[in-house]
Amino acid sequence: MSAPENAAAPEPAPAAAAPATAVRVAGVNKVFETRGGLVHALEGIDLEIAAGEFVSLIGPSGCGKSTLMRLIADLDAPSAGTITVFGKTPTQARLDQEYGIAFQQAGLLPWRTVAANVALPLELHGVASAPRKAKVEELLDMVGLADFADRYPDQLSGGMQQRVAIARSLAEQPRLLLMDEPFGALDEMTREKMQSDLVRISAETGAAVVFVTHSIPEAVFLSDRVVVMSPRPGRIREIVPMRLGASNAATTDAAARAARTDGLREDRSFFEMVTAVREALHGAPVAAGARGVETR
Ligand SMILES: Nc1ncnc2c1ncn2[C@@H]1O[C@H](COP(=O)(O)OP(=O)(O)OP(=O)(O)O)[C@@H](O)[C@H]1O
Repeated sequence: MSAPENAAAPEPAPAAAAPATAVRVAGVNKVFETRGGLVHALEGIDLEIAAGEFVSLIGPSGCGKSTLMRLIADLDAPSAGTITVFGKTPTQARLDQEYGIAFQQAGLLPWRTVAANVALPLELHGVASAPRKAKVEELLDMVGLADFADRYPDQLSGGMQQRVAIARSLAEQPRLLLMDEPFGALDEMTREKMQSDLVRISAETGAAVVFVTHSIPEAVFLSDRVVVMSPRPGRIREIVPMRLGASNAATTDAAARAARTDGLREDRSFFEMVTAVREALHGAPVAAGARGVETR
């Protein structure tokens, strides 16, 4: 970070309070120009994701989930509207390493060991060897792969590879994780294990998560809120707050979310939430009072 140009005051400015909003999407449209004509991928998207909040995007294939994710990640630009990440433009947020990315393909480098893959972002940003090693150890411990540091990606199962990718996305302690179907290629048992791990990890790190999935139970288990999108042009159809567990209260803080255990998958509230999201997806009316479905 460079020093301010007229640095008259010797004292550094006090750190600004952490913004309460991780992602703000306002009036976003995205139109692709293709040889076949214009493709209206997203239209009128307004969405605010609080710091530390876990939000899933769900909707039919082609409704623009990945496009929205790519806009937040500064991999593409909106045709209209604005996006901020912790109050910054997506480009600035990317430069400041405000977010980590984990997509469906784990995207590990096959010639690097597990530890070296996790270390890569730290290496690229010039973190010295000793703190880098310590951080990699801590991350591998967090994802349960401490004993696999010296293995190579092709010696690991798909679930383990995904955990390496998650560890890598957390390397720079981002306040935001962008995850596009990270568990899409996993078998059901591994997937449920990874979901439980992610609930724990997101609570431990306090990171906000934007998570794209096709699985309603996965979205319900993980999220504070589920954003249900409609087919092209992709719009937000409903935002369903998750009310899970005995109290049936909306769980909006990470600590409450961390209390989610596998038993919850058998809970009545879980099935109610699955039904609420399913009805929102299919456009059927939901008994709003009973399920607390936010409608947009
Ligand atoms: N680079 C691009 N050029 C042209 N059209 C694109 C491009 N990227 C996405 N699209 C189109 O925009 C629409 C939204 O695509 P997107 O991949 O965001 O949907 P999705 O909801 O993530 O789909 P899926 O669930 O199948 O992954 C689709 O019609 C897609 O064909």
